Amino acid sequence: MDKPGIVVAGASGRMGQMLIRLITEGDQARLAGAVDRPGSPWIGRDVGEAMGGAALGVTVTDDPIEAIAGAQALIDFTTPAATVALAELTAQARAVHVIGTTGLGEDDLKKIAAAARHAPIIRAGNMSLGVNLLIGLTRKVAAALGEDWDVEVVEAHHRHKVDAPSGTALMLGEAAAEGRGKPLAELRTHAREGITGERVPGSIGFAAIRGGDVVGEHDVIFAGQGERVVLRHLATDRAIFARGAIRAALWGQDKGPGEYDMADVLGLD
Ligand SMILES: NC(=O)C1=CN([C@@H]2O[C@H](COP(=O)(O)OP(=O)(O)OC[C@H]3O[C@@H](n4cnc5c(N)ncnc54)[C@H](O)[C@@H]3O)[C@@H](O)[C@H]2O)C=CC1
Ligand SMILES: O=C(O)C1=N[C@H](C(=O)O)C[C@H](O)C1
Repeated sequence: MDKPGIVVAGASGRMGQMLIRLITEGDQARLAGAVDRPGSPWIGRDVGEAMGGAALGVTVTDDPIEAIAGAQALIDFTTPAATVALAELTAQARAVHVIGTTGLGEDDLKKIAAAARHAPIIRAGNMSLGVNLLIGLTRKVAAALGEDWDVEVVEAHHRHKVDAPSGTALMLGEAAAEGRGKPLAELRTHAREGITGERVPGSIGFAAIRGGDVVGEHDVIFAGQGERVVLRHLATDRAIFARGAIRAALWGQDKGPGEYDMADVLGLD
């Protein structure tokens, strides 16, 4: 049987280039297309040459419909607006849509849920094995330690990141809130400044650092009286996210319509 064909959306981006490299170097899938935003200088060029290497025989297009026709999956690390539009197209094509894009709002998530009625969508704010293990640990530690242990999620990323808190920080915060048996919306507190008053008991705080080329660092701090427990994940190579996304695209091949996450792909929980 032919290898599944994967289209990469956001081909010129940090994650897009990593995905193209890993798909073409590996033997589990074939690169079926490369999509970028209208106006990108990469449109019309061979994607391998645009990346500074040998030709790969795939021309970058700004027409996702053309790219998805004849492919089995689309991996998407782009922007919220692009992701919502792509979800409608993959649903029409009945192709697996792997979404790594973060910063999605409530309306975006509703549109993605509607698209998932027609085809499988696998979405995670972090596709790495390590972070997805840490999510389960965070849920357990939050449940085991009482509300007198304050929870703070601290994340650091490169200077180009446009959304905060990171998708990973939100997933970790949600896991801590689940451990406490409450929705995150009730508990979350964002960056503090000025006379904030004392910490609200039971709340979950978020803080974001941006600078340099940091790939992604996350700490979940449980601060008690006289002691702290810190759960930490350090990403040093974007390949961890790309490998997870490719694994998700392959896993989704025999799945029916619906919304899935990396815990489903990795068999965690
Ligand atoms: N879930 C995960 O494991 C990870 C998620 N991310 C998320 O992925 C997203 C992208 O991250 P980066 O690659 O660092 O950003 P980037 O800015 O380097 O790449 C984004 C790409 O999307 C393209 N794009 C924009 N609009 C488009 C459209 N309409 N159609 C097709 N392509 C379009 C841009 O031209 C660019 O090539 C961010 O939301 C980031 O937070 C990043 C790393 C891991
Ligand atoms: O923008 C990034 O780079 C990353 N984004 C994801 C997030 O928002 O958590 C995952 C990873 O931390 C890198």
